[in-house]
Amino acid sequence: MIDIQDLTFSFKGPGQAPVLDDIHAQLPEGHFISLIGKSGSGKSTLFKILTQDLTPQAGQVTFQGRPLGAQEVAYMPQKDLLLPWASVLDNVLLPQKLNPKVKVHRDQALAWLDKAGLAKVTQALPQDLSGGMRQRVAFVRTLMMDKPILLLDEPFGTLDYFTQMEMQAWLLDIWQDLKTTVILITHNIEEAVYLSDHVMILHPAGTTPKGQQLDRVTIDLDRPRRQDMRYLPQFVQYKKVLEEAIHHDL
Ligand SMILES: Nc1ncnc2c1ncn2[C@@H]1O[C@H](COP(=O)(O)OP(=O)(O)OP(=O)(O)O)[C@@H](O)[C@H]1O
Repeated sequence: MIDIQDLTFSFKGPGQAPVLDDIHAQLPEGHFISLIGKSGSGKSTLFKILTQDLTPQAGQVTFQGRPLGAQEVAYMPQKDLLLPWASVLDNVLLPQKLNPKVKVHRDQALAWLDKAGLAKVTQALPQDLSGGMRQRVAFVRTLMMDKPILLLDEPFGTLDYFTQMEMQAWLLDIWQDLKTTVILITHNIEEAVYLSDHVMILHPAGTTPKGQQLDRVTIDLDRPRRQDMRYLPQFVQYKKVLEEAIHHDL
């Protein structure tokens, strides 16, 4: 379990109000969790605390009962940040080259690239790929870091609607085999419902008198998920509940 305990964070500077104000949540391991919330509510700040890029002024995050360490977290940013001069395969092997302790090797990389529909482009340069393909390469590279927790920061935000749907199905297909803990920041509520076991809603700090709320909605839809589930009354109801929760903060 990832246990977020009474976490408070403010950026330094005079008069800075807390971005995260005494938030707490328990995130079960091996689940797919989405994090949604109004722009500026602190989602990326929370990710930066999970990756240890920022240190909270109070509270802590534990994983399996011990303080969460950077070695347990792989982060995929919104921009793919692929090396333009390196082939797809070399980009994917980068975590292993940078850190010999990474135990995932070339054969596994090739297997994941194959599963990602990229077997024919392993020697191509990033500039020759579509946006969706580049994101898949970046995701496989994140998997190569071999961490129990994957943090995905709006990975499909810049893609068109149909490519997003394709990528969501693909992501679930890969995740079903791995069952690592995924936390995904998204602004796309339909994407959050389609992918997730739980959707966390981060309300902006200062909207309630006592602390900041990080609410959870559990998505009780069968797995494997199917595209036609998007039209189920239950699915539409989840979207409505989540949209209303965000509208409340606008
Ligand atoms: N380096 C910084 N210094 C000061 N304030 C910052 C800094 N980075 C972010 N903030 C502020 O902290 C608040 C939370 O930002 P954050 O990026 O975590 O929100 P978010 O929920 O991820 O937003 P979005 O959905 O727009 O990406 C915002 O008010 C933002 O302006």
